[in-house]
Formats: sequence, C-alpha cells, structure tokens
Amino acid sequence: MGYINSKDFSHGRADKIGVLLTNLGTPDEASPKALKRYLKQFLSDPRVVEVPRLLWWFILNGVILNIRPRRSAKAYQTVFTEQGSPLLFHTVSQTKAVAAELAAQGYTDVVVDFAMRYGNPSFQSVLERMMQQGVRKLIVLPLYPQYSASTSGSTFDELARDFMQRRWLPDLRFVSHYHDNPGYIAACVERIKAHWQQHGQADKLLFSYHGIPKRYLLNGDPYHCECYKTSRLIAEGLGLAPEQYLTTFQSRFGREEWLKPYTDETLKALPGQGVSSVQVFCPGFSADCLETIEEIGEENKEYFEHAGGKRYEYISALNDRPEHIKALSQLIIDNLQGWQVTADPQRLARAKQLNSQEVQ
Ligand SMILES: C=CC1=C(C)c2cc3[nH]c(cc4nc(cc5[nH]c(cc1n2)c(C)c5CCC(=O)O)C(CCC(=O)O)=C4C)c(C)c3C=C
Ligand SMILES: [Fe+2]
Ligand SMILES: [Fe+2]
Repeated sequence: MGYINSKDFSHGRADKIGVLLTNLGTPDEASPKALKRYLKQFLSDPRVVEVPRLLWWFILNGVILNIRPRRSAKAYQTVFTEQGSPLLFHTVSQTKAVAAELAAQGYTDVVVDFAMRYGNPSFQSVLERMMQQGVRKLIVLPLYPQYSASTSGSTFDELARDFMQRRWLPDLRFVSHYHDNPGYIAACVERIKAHWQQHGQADKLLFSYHGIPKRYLLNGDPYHCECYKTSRLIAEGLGLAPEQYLTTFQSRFGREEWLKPYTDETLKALPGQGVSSVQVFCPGFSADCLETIEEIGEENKEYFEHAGGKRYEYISALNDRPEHIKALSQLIIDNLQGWQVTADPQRLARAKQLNSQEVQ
C-alpha cells in the first residue's frame, strides 16, 4: 500500500506549528440532496450511532435517509443565510479571530486552520494543506467543550484515519475537552451578563446541552458529568443559587431514552410550576447552528409560550465574541508549552505589556 508522501522534505527547514480547530460540520446547502449526503456520512459513524452495523445499515438506508433529508432541509432553510450555514460562517470567523489573536500575542509563525468532521472542508484536505505548509507540530482543538465519544472521540478517529495514510506524522496534541477551563467559563458568564444588561434577568436560566443516549453515559461516557460541572461553574460565576438555574438536554434522535431532563419537556412544564419567564443558554455549542437557532430559538420558544409562558429569550452562543476568542487562544497557548515557538520577540513583549496594563 502506498502512503501519502511529503515530497518536499528538505534539511534545515524550520518546523511550523499548526493549530487545527474542528467542529461537527454542516450540509453544503439546505437541499434534500445535500442533506442526504451529509446525514449519510454523519449517521454512518459508529461513534454517533452505537447499533450493530448490519441492522443499522438497513434502518439508515431503508428508512431514515428516505425521510429525514427532506424534513431536515426544511429546518436548515430557516437558518441558512446569504453567508451559508451559521455553523460554517461562525467557524470561519472564529478561525480568523484566533489567528489574529495568536499573532497579536507574538505567535506569528503559527498556521491556524479549521476542518469539519462531516462534510466540508474535510480533515484530509486541510491536513494535507497544513503539512504542505511545513507543519510538523500540530494542536487539534475540537470546539466541543464537553467530551463525548460521539463528538470528541469521533474527531480523534478521523484524525487517526488520515494519519494512517501518511508517511511522516507530526507531533500531536489533542485537546479532548475544556468544560471547566476558567477562560471558557468566564466567556460564558460574560455572555450571559451582557444579555442581562440589555434585557434584565428572568425567573429561570436554562442551560441546554445537546443530548446523547443514556446508554452511552451508563457505558462510561463522561459527557453528562462534564455538562453538569460546566453549569455549576457558570452559575457560580453569575452568583446564582441552585434553584435559579436548570441543566437540560435537547435534540433527541430515535426512540431510546436519552439524557434527561429533556429541554422540550422541561419548557412545556415550567409555566405550570409558576415560571413565566426563562432565558436559555447553550454552553456546549461554541457556535450557533441549527440546533440553537431553530430548535432553541424557535421550536422550544413555541412550546413554552403555548404552555402559558410569558417571556422566552434565547441567549446566543459565544461565536466570535472577544472573550471566547481570548479563551480559545489561551487554551492553545497553554498547549503550546515546551514546543519551540518562533514568536516575534518585539510583539511578545508588547503583548505582555498590554496584558499587564489590563490587569492593573
Ligand atoms: C443520532 C445521534 C446523534 C448524536 C449522538 C449526536 C450528538 C451530538 N451532536 C452535537 C452537536 C450537533 N449536532 C447537530 C446536528 C445533528 N445531530 C444529529 C444527531 C446526533 N447528534 C443529527 C441527525 C443532526 C442533523 C440535523 C438533523 O437532521 O436534525 C449540530 C448542528 C449542525 C448544523 O449544521 O448546524 C450540532 C452542532 C453534540 C455536541 C453531540 C454530543 C455531545
Ligand atoms: Fe447532534
Ligand atoms: Fe435538532
């Protein structure tokens, strides 16, 4: 078998550090055809759907891919803009901002790029480009704050699949989670406080996370615990008492039990318990996407109002907010430690000076 060769090997060339941001991925367009292609790749991943392969092949190809693409395309049509899919354009914007922040901090010789686990741009295309640029040390930061085998684990699989074909592998650092990272928590706290400043507080703050089947938790996936810890740390940062916030799980798929409490059922029940205003924030989504804009911003708003709720607000994701970009950049810098970084000394000194001024 032939491996992907690095034809341009030359002695004495400086190694570069690469930073690869990754996210889930999104269909190329909001059409049933593009959805079928995207969902086939996504739902064929054994990390996502842990069901015996042969049985799942028949269910996926015989039933799901004949029904869901049309339904999902309609939902995606409500969130696609002139710039395309929100998940994609927010990731582009985050990548540019992280590259600029790292350069401003003196890390001028770092190659920053992004790839999507499903759809485009693929891991293979982006890794090939990075290797051609001379990247020999690589940090991969999946933009999933909480670890789950179905997301972060699957990201590692795809990376490994690419590496299995390569002759010359880079040094690798993989950030498997950052659910309790102080910068990330501070960015969430700031996001919510900024919303409060404009709109005031509500009776309850809901932290809604994407769900996974309960079976995965019982088999040892730490995702559930990490979500609860993130909620607790954000609530502490906001000075909220336990009865002022809730942690719930959204986006169920299929018939088996998923992590509870379910976001939709909670929102349907809250007005009956005397809660007439809620604000919903989704700490697990580093960028707004179908699951936040349409499912939380629209669908669940209707459930709450239909049940008698008076005021419902979705607090948008961290996206490319400066606090988020600072947190991600710091996470990357922390993971660069010990690697020879060709930082521009003048810029590094200037960044240090600016930082110390901010602290004073
Ligand atoms: C089928 C099982 C699924 C598991 C398990 C799952 C876990 C999971 N997903 C995210 C983040 C996102 N999921 C998104 C969309 C989406 N998710 C599933 C299914 C599972 N997800 C489907 C079928 C879809 C596609 C939309 C649909 O047809 O309903 C997205 C949005 C992508 C976008 O283009 O906007 C995100 C983000 C996490 C974090 C997670 C486990 C922790
Ligand atoms: Fe999902
Ligand atoms: Fe959804």
